[in-house]
Amino acid sequence: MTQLKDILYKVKLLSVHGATDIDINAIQFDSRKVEEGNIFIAVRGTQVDGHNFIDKATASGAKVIVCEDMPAELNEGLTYIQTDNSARALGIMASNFYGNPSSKLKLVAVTGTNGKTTTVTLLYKLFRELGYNVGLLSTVQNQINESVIEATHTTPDAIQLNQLLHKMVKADCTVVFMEASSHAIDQERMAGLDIAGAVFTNLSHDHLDYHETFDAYIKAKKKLFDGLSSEAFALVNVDDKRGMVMLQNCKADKYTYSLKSMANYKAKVLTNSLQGLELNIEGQDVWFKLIGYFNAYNLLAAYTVATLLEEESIEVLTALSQISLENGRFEQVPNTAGITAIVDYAHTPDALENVLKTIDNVRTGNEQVLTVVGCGGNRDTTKRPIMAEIACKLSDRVILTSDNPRNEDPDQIIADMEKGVSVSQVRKVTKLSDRKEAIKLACSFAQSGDIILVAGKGHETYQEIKGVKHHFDDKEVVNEMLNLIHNR
Ligand SMILES: CC(=O)N[C@H]1[C@@H](OP(=O)(O)OP(=O)(O)OC[C@H]2O[C@@H](n3ccc(=O)[nH]c3=O)[C@H](O)[C@@H]2O)O[C@H](CO)[C@@H](O)[C@@H]1O[C@H](C)C(=O)N[C@@H](C)C(=O)N[C@H](CCC(=O)O)C(=O)O
Ligand SMILES: Nc1ncnc2c1ncn2[C@@H]1O[C@H](COP(=O)(O)OP(=O)(O)OP(=O)(O)O)[C@@H](O)[C@H]1O
Ligand SMILES: N[C@H](CCC[C@H](N)C(=O)O)C(=O)O
Ligand SMILES: [Mg+2]
Repeated sequence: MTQLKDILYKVKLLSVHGATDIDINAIQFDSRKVEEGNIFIAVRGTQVDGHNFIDKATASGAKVIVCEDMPAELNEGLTYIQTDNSARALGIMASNFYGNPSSKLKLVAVTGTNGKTTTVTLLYKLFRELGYNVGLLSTVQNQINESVIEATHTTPDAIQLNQLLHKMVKADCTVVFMEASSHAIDQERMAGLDIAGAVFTNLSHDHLDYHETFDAYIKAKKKLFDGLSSEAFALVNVDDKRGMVMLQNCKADKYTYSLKSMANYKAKVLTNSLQGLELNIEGQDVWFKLIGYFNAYNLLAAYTVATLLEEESIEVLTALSQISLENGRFEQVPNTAGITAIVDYAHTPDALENVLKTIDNVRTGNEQVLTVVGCGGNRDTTKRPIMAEIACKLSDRVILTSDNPRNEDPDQIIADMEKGVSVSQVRKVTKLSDRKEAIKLACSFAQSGDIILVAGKGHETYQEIKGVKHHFDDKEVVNEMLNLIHNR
């Protein structure tokens, strides 16, 4: 039990009706989860307004209502708190309720369009290797040391987030690496957290369905840096033109990293092949198991964070060089057919271009590159033609297929993608909405030496169609189809 007045610490209070020296057993922002004695926080969402559910929450036993607009009639015996931003209040209250777990460990948040999962996972593995108890909050999964907790979002909601951080404190974790999605920052899921350091990887086209303008998307990312304290560090990739923007008005200690320009931390790519990356980092030549130019950025970011957390450079490089990530990011599916089959989570134009350019850099030119790609339904529609255009520009054959259609018609999504295919490229393209059939077709087109890229779903083990998640695993299907076709 915690007292309401303690939970309200640092929340901006516009007005208070009722007692605040009362015990609280839980915080809820979903009326459907409210039980006797809970606080209900009414948040304005993208679909509905939580204020519409205040009566329902009260009927389910809520003792305290936190809202932006006071209800016309107030119930006797209940406490009503009016605040200017309920979502922000939710973050701060969740943090207070769980004893401000983020202040009891070092929490490093990574934001940017691409590379968040890779960077935090590298950091998680690196710090495990260095002997620490470590927490991880990522798109693929959450982890408290070796125990895995399923992730439903890239960044959990404020309550789950603080609940997980609290568990991490109890497991003696001293460092936690988390992804900060632009949705989470915009929705204040991270309000009230004590962040030891924030990293900006890059910014490119994505999520314009949600943020509407690129400017709003940049501002969402920048908000993470604007909120850092003077004790924190801010680390940005200055090869991205928005890198320096993140540091404007930022109170934290500022650091930069780069592969191409002047920066506090620099690396140079010496070798980039399907066997790995050789980088020169601060005068040391080191081989890494990760593949692709873009991974040089993720490795450098992880190295720099570790250095800023005062780890020994040599130990960090030695441990990082041993790490491989089997998480659907440029992951090769082993086979005996002599085909290089790559599964990658590239689901944005920039990521797709990076992956295909990486393939372009390591290929000999005598083989075919076959790309299977789709775009998610109920997500940014403007990226669809761009992704098809990139796939065609950098592949010899392209099969346009479904990703997670969600509630959209898969053929309509493919038709949107097709608008990016120029007349001269049409001959390369096949449309096949059944993703399994599309992968099968790519495997049957492929000869020994060829390269297949299956993009968009990476680690996902489902395909979401009309609200139902059906089991689907790109790696599994590629493996099955290569065996079926080439081991006959
Ligand atoms: C678009 C979006 O981000 N939506 C998130 C948001 O929900 P919302 O604003 O749509 O909520 P809403 O349905 O309008 O409801 C408003 C309020 O009324 C409440 N309510 C609603 C109904 C009811 O009966 N009673 C009730 O109290 C709701 O609990 C909520 O508090 O807040 C919810 C709670 O935190 C999230 O679960 C939900 O994520 C949805 C499921 C989602 O798909 N989000 C994706 C887009 C997302 O967040 N992705 C990013 C990663 C993106 C990336 O970088 O790739 C992520 O961090 O995962
Ligand atoms: N530093 C990078 N720069 C550009 N592209 C990258 C970078 N790192 C990874 N990618 C590409 O982006 C894809 C997604 O990588 P990752 O999962 O690490 O990003 P993310 O930021 O976590 O994405 P999400 O928004 O889905 O959480 C990878 O499969 C790869 O194709
Ligand atoms: N976190 C991202 C993942 C997209 C992955 C892709 N497979 C899709 O379904 O569009 C999102 O929710 O937009
Ligand atoms: Mg991620």
